[in-house]
Amino acid sequence: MTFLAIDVGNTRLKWALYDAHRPGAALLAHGAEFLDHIDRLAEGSWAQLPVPTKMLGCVVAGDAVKRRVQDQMELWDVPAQWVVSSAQEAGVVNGYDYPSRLGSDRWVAMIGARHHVLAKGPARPIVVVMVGTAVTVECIDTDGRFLGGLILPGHGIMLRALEAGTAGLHVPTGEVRLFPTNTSDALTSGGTYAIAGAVERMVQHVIAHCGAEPACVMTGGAGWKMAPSMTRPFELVDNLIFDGLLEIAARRFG
Ligand SMILES: Nc1ncnc2c1ncn2[C@@H]1O[C@H](COP(=O)(O)OP(=O)(O)O)[C@@H](O)[C@H]1O
Ligand SMILES: CC(C)(COP(=O)(O)O)[C@@H](O)C(=O)NCCC(=O)O
Ligand SMILES: [K+]
Repeated sequence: MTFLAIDVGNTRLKWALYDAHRPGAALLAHGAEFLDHIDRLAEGSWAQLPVPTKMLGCVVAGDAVKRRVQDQMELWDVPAQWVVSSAQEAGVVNGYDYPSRLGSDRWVAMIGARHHVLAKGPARPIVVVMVGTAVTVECIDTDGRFLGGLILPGHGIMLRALEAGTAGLHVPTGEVRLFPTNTSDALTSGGTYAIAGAVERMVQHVIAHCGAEPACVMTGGAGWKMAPSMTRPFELVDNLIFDGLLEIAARRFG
């Protein structure tokens, strides 16, 4: 019984092969490809993999990209199954106005985060930050209800927007500084603290609304860059989406 988990974001496809479709399954292999390179997966890193018996994924990069991934999966017989955000799944209740419009990566990461926190102790509110192409900042209350979340541009998009909208901001990446004294550092620090500040606001909203300190978890390809600049301790978990996919798969596939 092998299980392939796939997370297709707007920048990269991340995949992981496990020996079973349940939480705590052993990781057999994993990888990540920029979307430009996914058409070589079947002849590249997937060619020598043990054949997956089940697959579950989430994709927010659009239907054309989804089809390209499914083309690569023709290497095996396994049907492609993609999570669609729903009103409730795996112990999390979706408070979005239109639950199915919530990005499935956000939904799956929240399910992963909820079980990650429950595995460590009693239920408590959670702030889930995902730093990818975009940045999302979600709140789950003590009962496992997703109350709502923020969407911000990620670092790269912020910088490209500033470059495109101004004449004088074409500079290399800088360092995060408390008091930036050159353009590169000013841009890098501005983006980093924009994200950290938004997250801090969400944490304050959660404390005011739920009356308890939230568990703060962070994930996503650029999470490690943000972690040192947060105003509060954040636990960096690099596979929250895979954890969520394992939770969902265990319930769906039995
Ligand atoms: N080694 C890396 N490879 C690719 N992207 C990286 C890497 N380290 C950091 N990043 C950053 O992470 C972001 C992509 O993260 P990822 O979680 O893959 O995004 P998405 O899920 O939106 O595709 C990019 O904006 C990039 O700047
Ligand atoms: C917010 C997102 C763009 C994040 O994408 P990512 O950074 O992971 O590539 C994605 O979750 C999405 O397209 N969501 C749909 C809209 C919503 O969640 O409200
Ligand atoms: K993502």
